[in-house]
Amino acid sequence: MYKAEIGRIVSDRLSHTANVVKVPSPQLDLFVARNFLDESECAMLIKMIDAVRQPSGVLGPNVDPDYRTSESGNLNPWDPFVQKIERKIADLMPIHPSHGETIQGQRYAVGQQFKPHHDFFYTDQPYWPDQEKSGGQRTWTVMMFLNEPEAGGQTAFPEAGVKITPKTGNLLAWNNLTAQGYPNSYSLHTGMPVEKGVKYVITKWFRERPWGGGATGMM
Ligand SMILES: O=C(O)CCC(=O)C(=O)O
Ligand SMILES: [Fe+2]
Repeated sequence: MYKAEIGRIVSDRLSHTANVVKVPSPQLDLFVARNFLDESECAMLIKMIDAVRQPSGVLGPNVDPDYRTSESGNLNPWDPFVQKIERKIADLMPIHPSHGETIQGQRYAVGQQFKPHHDFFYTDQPYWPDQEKSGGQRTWTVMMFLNEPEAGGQTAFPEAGVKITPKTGNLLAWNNLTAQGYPNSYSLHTGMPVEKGVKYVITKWFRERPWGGGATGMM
């Protein structure tokens, strides 16, 4: 019930928020909030990512060494600047902040990518019982572009037929679930390889229930 409701509540709110546009796609609820972060916030976040980044992890077995080649790291949730960013996200998203995982930063150098994946959890995987206990399914994802690579690095939703070019300060928000609250296969997305320059983003994943602080920073 909640998973369907939260989809509606967030979509309604974002549809009526200034500077937020819905990306036309019949099968996916995807929004762009323009200039959500300002230049100095982006610059500060990039510095913070550089201080914590390590080769990215994935949740569950993945045999493809090229699957997620970026570097990533969690931002310190006790840092006052990170808390300010958290409050901005909380003002935009009508989901209680307790449902949000720790903000994760990611950096992609030339050739690095995050191959097509879903952010929702596969409930037939060995990791699921732990995730179920620590907040359950992922609902919405918010992702912010902190800079603009000179080429490549788009966030694409191949099933939904949408490709978004990184724009400094823009936020993407999408529902990983259907209107009925089930995993939405159309939410499949990929961080395309950076071809020139470097790409920095931060991501926050929301859970159906308060997040229990279990496995974080993993996909
Ligand atoms: O970097 C991107 O464009 C995609 C990142 C992503 O899929 C995620 O953080 O879940
Ligand atoms: Fe993702």
